[in-house]
Amino acid sequence: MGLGAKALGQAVLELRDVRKRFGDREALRGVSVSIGEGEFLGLVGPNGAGKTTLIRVSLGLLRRDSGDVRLFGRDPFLDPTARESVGVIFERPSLPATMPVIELLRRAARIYGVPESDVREAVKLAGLEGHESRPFGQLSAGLKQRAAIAHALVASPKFLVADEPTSNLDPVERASVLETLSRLKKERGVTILLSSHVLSEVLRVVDRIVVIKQGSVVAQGAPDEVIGSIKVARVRAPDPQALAKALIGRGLNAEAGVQEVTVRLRGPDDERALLLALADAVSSGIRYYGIDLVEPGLEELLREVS
Ligand SMILES: Nc1ncnc2c1ncn2[C@@H]1O[C@H](COP(=O)(O)OP(=O)(O)OP(=O)(O)O)[C@@H](O)[C@H]1O
Repeated sequence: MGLGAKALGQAVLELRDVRKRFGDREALRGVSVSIGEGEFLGLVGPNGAGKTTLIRVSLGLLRRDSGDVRLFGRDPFLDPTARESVGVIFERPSLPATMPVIELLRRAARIYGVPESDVREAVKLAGLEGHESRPFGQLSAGLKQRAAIAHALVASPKFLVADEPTSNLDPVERASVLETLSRLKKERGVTILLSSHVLSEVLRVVDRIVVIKQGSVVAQGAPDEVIGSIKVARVRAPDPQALAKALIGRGLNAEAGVQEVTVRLRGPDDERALLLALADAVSSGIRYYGIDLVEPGLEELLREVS
């Protein structure tokens, strides 16, 4: 066992055939993933897919059953110094609630022996200006997450691991946290691993995406490669059940929602078939308001790749 140094290349993190079991539950079933220097990788999967387990094993916080893990070329479980250049952001950041953010950051700066100018830089990069003097506990969930990012940044990490950092946030806050991560990659060249169960938000910011389901990688590649061939149409209709039935009757893969019918299009033939089926539906009295072509969600992607 063991990875030769030659095989590692410039990977910041490399997992090969990693397995992890909790009792009779296999959380990771032979996962191989690598992240190159400066890369922004999205790890996407539904709840319970194994994202957190993969992250904990990658950081050496959890012992794998088999397979190889190298973080900056070292086994993080045997050699915790491999984590020295890694910043970690969790779903619910926990920092002392009563301490003003700026004091938290200064305290971290003293620990890491970095100058005050780095604290100001971290505040700026995390978009925290104007909120620095507020106690951490009084910040909104989104600002708390950005304070956690600033806190991690004070140590100048080369690799930032963010485990579902947006899952607790509203859409505006989600966008601002993702924007912050994106800026870190572009302006600082930080390598980033972002896990999420929301495919659409990850697609917008990452270079590459790894899709995980029940402990196995089911797809990986650039966002376009992974979702390129999957098209989804949402047809808004007053009676989605009736419309879905008519479309299914024409061989389409349609599913009724509350206000719309979701149709998975498997190619240009399906697109033509949808338009013809809608025309037929209208002539038999089933109405629709409009069609939107949308990005596939995680569910649609998983149906396609598993
Ligand atoms: N300490 C543990 N003991 C027992 N089972 C565990 C433990 N940690 C995780 N599991 C199980 O392993 C599987 C993967 O869990 P994991 O937390 O890695 O998934 P996840 O993709 O991060 O999910 P979520 O989005 O819900 O956090 C799940 O079935 C979970 O119940």
